[in-house]
Amino acid sequence: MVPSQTLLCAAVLALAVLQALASDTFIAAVYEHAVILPRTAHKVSPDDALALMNKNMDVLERAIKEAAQQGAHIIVTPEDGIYGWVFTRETIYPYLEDIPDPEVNWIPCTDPTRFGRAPVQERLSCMARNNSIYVVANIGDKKPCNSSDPKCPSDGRYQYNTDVVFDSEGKLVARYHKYNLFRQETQFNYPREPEFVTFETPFGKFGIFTCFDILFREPAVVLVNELQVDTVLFPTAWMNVLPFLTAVEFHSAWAMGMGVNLLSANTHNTIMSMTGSGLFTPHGPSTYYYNSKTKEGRLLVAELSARPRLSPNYPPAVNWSSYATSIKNYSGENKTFPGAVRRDIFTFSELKHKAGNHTVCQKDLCCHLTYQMSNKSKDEVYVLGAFDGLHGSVIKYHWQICTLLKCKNTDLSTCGQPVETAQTKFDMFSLSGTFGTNYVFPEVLYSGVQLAPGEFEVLSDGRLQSKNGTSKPLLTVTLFGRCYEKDLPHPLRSFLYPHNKKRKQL
Ligand SMILES: CC(C)(CO)[C@@H](O)C(=O)NCCC(=O)NCCS
Repeated sequence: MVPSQTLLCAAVLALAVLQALASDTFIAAVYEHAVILPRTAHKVSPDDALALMNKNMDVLERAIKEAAQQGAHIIVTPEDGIYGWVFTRETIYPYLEDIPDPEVNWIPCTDPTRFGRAPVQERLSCMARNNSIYVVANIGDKKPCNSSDPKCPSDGRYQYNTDVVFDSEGKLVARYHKYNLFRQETQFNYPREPEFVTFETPFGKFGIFTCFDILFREPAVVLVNELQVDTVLFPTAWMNVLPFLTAVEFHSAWAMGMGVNLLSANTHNTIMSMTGSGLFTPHGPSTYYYNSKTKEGRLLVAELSARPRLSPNYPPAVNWSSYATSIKNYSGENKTFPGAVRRDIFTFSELKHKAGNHTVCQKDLCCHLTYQMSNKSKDEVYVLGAFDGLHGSVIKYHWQICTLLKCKNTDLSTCGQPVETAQTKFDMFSLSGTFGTNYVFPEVLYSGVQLAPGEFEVLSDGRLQSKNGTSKPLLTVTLFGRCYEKDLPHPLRSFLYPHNKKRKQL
């Protein structure tokens, strides 16, 4: 090589190195795992339990190696991804390990017996260490207790649904006990207090929570607003529910509404309607996966900003009710009618024309819509809907929702039922509402349960609007608001731990 060429090479290299340092990004991976379930509902031996967990970890190991080869710094695997979810307290026991507090500074891979038998933690730690990648997994923690603790369960132990994080040297750096258990998780105990688990890395500050946690204030909102994490790690076993709570739809909206990255790894089980994972950013999905047809898992890898909160003008200070409270209600020759979205009774108004302005109200919430359809088909009916009230049968939590959605068929009584396909594209939509909360999650879902990256925006006055029309037919456009301070106390939790009633207002 002649000297000038050498110089040029050096300059190009130096530039590349500088760029890598300055760009402040990292490579993240999530693996949607089709978990291999136990073959029996009976209690098995610890060896049989480990054999099943090893089968699942064989699959996870291939994904971890592949992610590391693609340069990933961190990989998230799903909730219940190592043993499934069909258990009682008794039958899950052989799958559990005592997981120590990370402050003990433990690398299970190099010191596997320091805290007793821990083959799962050892293997996860080695996968992280051998591939130089952070590994996030969900396993079960057991903590023995006795009658000196009046809350100790009669079988002498607490059992927790637990996320663990091993750093790229295999050290246990985070342990999180799921706070908002879902209905059938009777194999696990509620932790007494919510845990706010974070850790620092060269590529940002991380927080972690699990599945159903995402719908509540503690710990999810506290991690973002008070502890200021950049990226949330989110193992989940999410059962898709249209029109508002399909995994990729709600999880991408939460990342946008909260202004953080969300690394969401869902379990893949089409019989249970579990599919939909993604790398979600404040600006929309970087990459995502939804497939209700195959039985296969899927690895997703993408480069993300390490400090998304600091990127130019983001998160924008959105006042979610500013526009909606500044205008008059669009005049009402439009009839409204009640309709059920599962058990919630919405107020709907049909969009009878190809274009127009509509307002519907329920209690304190008025929703305004301006829209133009590309074509008005006789076979499809769209409505604007409003809901302001408590949702849920056991746990009651407050929703405020403005939604434009497609009805299942032309019979208005089907509005709010799940629909997966549509034919109508929109040239424009603009949706806003008089929300009484700052926690509003903007959702846009297209035909085939597809997201709309880059095709819509939220203005600082709270309008959710299309940029250049929709590239695919529309299922729903929704502003999903949560009024955490109006949630009722958790019935089970305040029964088990009565002091929690008092600490509701944090
Ligand atoms: C979407 C939602 C909330 C509607 O009620 C519900 O379908 C859902 O997936 N909830 C979270 C599930 C969960 O925590 N799974 C772990 C144990 S199986």
